Amino acid sequence: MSMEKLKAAATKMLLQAYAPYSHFPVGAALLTSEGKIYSGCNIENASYGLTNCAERTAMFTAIAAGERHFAALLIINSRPKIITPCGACRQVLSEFCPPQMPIYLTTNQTEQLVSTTVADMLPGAFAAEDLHDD
Ligand SMILES: O=c1ccn([C@H]2C[C@H](O)[C@@H](CO)O2)c(=O)[nH]1
Ligand SMILES: [Zn+2]
Repeated sequence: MSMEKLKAAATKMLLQAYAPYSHFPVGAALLTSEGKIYSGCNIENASYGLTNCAERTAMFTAIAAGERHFAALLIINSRPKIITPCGACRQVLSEFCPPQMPIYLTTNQTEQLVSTTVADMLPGAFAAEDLHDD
């Protein structure tokens, strides 16, 4: 099942996370429409605001590899409580993913898995068509 493969790929990323400031590792795994998986971790910076979240790392890695069509995203953290993507990531995801694309949220402390969608995460997203009058 692709969900389990996504979880395994995202879980590996918890070990790659660079989170010396927050001590809050996050992993993400992005499934393309053709079944490939791109994963990412959070990458913090001494200038805290420059931090790149795990889901944006996964997305930008996939885009840089030439991918444009996505089917699912899974985000995992290593604390007991499930987290949701920050506002910046919601906007980035809405640029590239279909509105109804599933986003799975989980942690490596529980079997609990929450399922949401790109549109549910950011209703009324600013989008490319908003740049034009017609
Ligand atoms: O969905 C999220 C939420 C937070 N973080 C990271 C950013 C920062 O490194 C740490 C604490 O905010 O968690 C992610 O990577 N993804
Ligand atoms: Zn984010």
